[in-house]
Amino acid sequence: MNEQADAPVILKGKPVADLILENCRQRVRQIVDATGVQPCLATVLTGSDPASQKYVDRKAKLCQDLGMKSIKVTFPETTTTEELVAKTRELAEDPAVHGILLQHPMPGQIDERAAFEAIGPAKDVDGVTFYSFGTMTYGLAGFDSATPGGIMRLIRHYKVPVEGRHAVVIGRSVILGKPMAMLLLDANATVTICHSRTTNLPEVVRQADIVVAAVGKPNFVKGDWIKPGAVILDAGFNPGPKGNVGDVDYDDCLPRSGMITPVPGGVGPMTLAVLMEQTVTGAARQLGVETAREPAAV
Ligand SMILES: Nc1nc2c(c(=O)[nH]1)N[C@@H](CN(C=O)c1ccc(C(=O)N[C@@H](CCC(=O)O)C(=O)O)cc1)CN2
Repeated sequence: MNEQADAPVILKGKPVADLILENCRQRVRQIVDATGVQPCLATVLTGSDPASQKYVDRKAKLCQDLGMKSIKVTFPETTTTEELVAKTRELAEDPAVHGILLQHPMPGQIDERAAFEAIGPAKDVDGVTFYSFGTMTYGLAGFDSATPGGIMRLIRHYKVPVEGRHAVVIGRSVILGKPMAMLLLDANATVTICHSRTTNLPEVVRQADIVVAAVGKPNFVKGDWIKPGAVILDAGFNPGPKGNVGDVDYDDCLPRSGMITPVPGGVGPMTLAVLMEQTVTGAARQLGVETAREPAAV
């Protein structure tokens, strides 16, 4: 008898993100045809972190590719919370702007919560406000936190079984771990959230059918923490000596996994696709245009 386990399924994000983005392109065309207005995303970068600069540039490029507009606001490292909040409110009141993204992380002196709340619910296409956390938690229409929302879309696309499964989320940040746990809970998983004070982390992770790594530490999750056949979703993206790596030690975990996201090419492209999709949705709502989300990418 052949006792060999099936080869792990690699959960590639790029093809799923491309489906979502193609649908965005069509919806942008519908909005422009109906109103003459291009959906517009405003990005706000505070400080000079090279990775963050790269991400906001990539968002502007994606807007351009999809026929959308973008506005890029940059603030120096020394910016105060008051200055950032004032500019964010101005963008929130500007009818030509349909979505606002404040690039994270922000310099230490900034009260990130005050800055995020200045976006307001209508333009919170990155899903970072209290309001969006509420809609996510209650499974109501709203904007998902972009990366967790992207992970849920991957899960649906690849038909990863979630209901009744034990999901362990490693990390409790406001833009990753906490919203991820809420979305999995809403999908009827049994959810455990682990963090820096969890004393028996490998032991808890070994009980997981689904592992989400959102801890911000390169190659942190090891193969012997993984229950054979578990689904591993890596939300990490860390610069390393040989290029960027995730929070999961991919080579170590791959042989034990049933399904696994690569880094790069897994969760990252999904984050951007969901951000763009939610910007289009925000524009459609604000401009009173009905546009349909294609079921193809789920
Ligand atoms: N306000 C926010 N800030 C940050 C978020 C966020 O969702 N909202 N997430 C990350 C950074 N980020 C988007 O802002 C992001 C990071 C990486 C990628 C991505 O597509 N990565 C690619 C590889 C890219 C490369 O090689 O350079 C991949 O994984 O395939 C997208 C978005 C922190 N801040």
